[in-house]
Amino acid sequence: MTAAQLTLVQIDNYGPWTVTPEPRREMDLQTLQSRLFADMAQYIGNRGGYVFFTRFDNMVAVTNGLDRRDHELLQESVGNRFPVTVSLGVGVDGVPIDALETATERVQAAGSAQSSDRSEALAGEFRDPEGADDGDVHIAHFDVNDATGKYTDRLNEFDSFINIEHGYASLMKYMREEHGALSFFVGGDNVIAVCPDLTYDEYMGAIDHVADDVDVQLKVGVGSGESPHEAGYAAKHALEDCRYEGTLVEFA
Ligand SMILES: Nc1nc2c(ncn2[C@@H]2O[C@H](COP(=O)(O)OP(=O)(O)OP(=O)(O)O)[C@@H](O)[C@H]2O)c(=O)[nH]1
Repeated sequence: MTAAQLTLVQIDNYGPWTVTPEPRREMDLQTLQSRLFADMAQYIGNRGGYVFFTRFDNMVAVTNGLDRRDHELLQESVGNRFPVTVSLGVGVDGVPIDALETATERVQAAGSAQSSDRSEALAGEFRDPEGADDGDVHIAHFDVNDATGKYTDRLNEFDSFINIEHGYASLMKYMREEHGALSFFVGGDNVIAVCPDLTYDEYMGAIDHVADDVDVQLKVGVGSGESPHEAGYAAKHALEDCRYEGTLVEFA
């Protein structure tokens, strides 16, 4: 049985903190948020996981391979080095959105995002690597065809950004609604999705939908592995196969 372990990372009581005792300089907040994300990426990435910045005050991580102790240490390390703390909720399911839903409910049950009573909550179940749910996690790496030729070398950065964001918005919604998959923009023209076990036709369906919906042409490499890193790395190789073969969907 394949299962993704999803962790919701939520900064504790961040809204009030950003305006106490008065509104803080925006670029200081941006610096804090991007440094916190960078540290998450390093900590979780070094253990084979993936993390996505989503809204920065909330981040979503794929943490297959990280146990409760790893999560506790992450909280301790953030609390020691940043002026904010983080709460973590963890859920496990073959359908990523269901794992995230469970993870989220656990954080919400510990208190509001804007409650000074909630600090460093850690709630959840962890995948048992020896147990029945020790299957692979599936990662799909989507990329816009010839983004450089169509956008980057022709349009100003803002109009390029609008085109890429349209493709992202259309894809993320389709993958979430049709398959319970979670797709995240990761920079450039790239979107990484954590997915259930999907077929070639289902990936082709997503690509066709985005092309029809917003006229953005995608291709995708799909990988599976014990850890998000292994799955995602295989997906990158599959994407290279798309480039080499001129195809739109390749499995590693
Ligand atoms: N996060 C991330 N960004 C990447 C990756 N590969 C490329 N990019 C970004 O995507 C941008 C466009 O690169 P490509 O996708 O290779 O270029 P392209 O013009 O779309 O060409 P083709 O994909 O070959 O059609 C680069 O400037 C990078 O910002 C990757 O593996 N991860």
